[in-house]
Amino acid sequence: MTGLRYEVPGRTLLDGAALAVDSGQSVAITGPSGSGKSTLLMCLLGLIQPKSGRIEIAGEDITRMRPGRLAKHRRDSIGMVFQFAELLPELSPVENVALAALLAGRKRDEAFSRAEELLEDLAVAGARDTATADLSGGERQRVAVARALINEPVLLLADEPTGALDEENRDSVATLLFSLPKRWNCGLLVVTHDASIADRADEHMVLRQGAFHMAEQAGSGV
Ligand SMILES: Nc1ncnc2c1ncn2[C@@H]1O[C@H](COP(=O)(O)OP(=O)(O)OP(=O)(O)O)[C@@H](O)[C@H]1O
Repeated sequence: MTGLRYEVPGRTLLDGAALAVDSGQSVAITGPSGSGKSTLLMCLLGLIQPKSGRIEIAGEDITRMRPGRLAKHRRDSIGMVFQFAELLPELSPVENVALAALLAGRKRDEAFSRAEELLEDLAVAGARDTATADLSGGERQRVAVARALINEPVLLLADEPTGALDEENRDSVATLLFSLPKRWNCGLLVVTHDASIADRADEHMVLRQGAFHMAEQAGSGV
């Protein structure tokens, strides 16, 4: 993204912000509460439109796209992991993951077999016959990661992905997340309040006064 500008009444939240996330690379963003991190994610998802600037995802500027094309581009190019997984609790993990592929237009057999493979790879037990609601918090985040990966996105976005987890699960989910860019040749952008998680990224940037600054040391971003 370059020259990103976003205003709310009385305040400029993004003031010419620029950032690149290459394939195979992870970038973490921290910043004070209210600095605009969620707003930035919403711009990247195309849910709100910046006043000016470019957001190039998979080589295309999404700020100029029509809604239908944008929705398809988002499904094909972006995977998203939320703080609370946001899965359908009564479905099995396989069904949750396959659903994302079905919505992207894949055939049923392919969607389900791919979902099963991914969940096995991410060590989620009982993927076929357990309700997702019955999984632990860490397992649910692994399912959310599988769902984000199933359409082979070029960009993975994660919003406080470890914020709802205990220490042990926090560490294992962070290890999983930061292994993804190299394994899947995608970019990973993580928004977090946790500087120890952010410091594990290839680059740790702090959003302050509408622009990105390199974090100087552990803890400097919070
Ligand atoms: N549409 C809007 N109208 C008015 N104010 C808004 C609007 N959208 C966002 N804001 C304000 O902009 C600021 C930035 O919000 P945002 O949620 O992006 O911050 P954040 O960095 O994600 O904060 P936190 O770390 O607390 O989650 C907040 O003060 C919010 O109230």
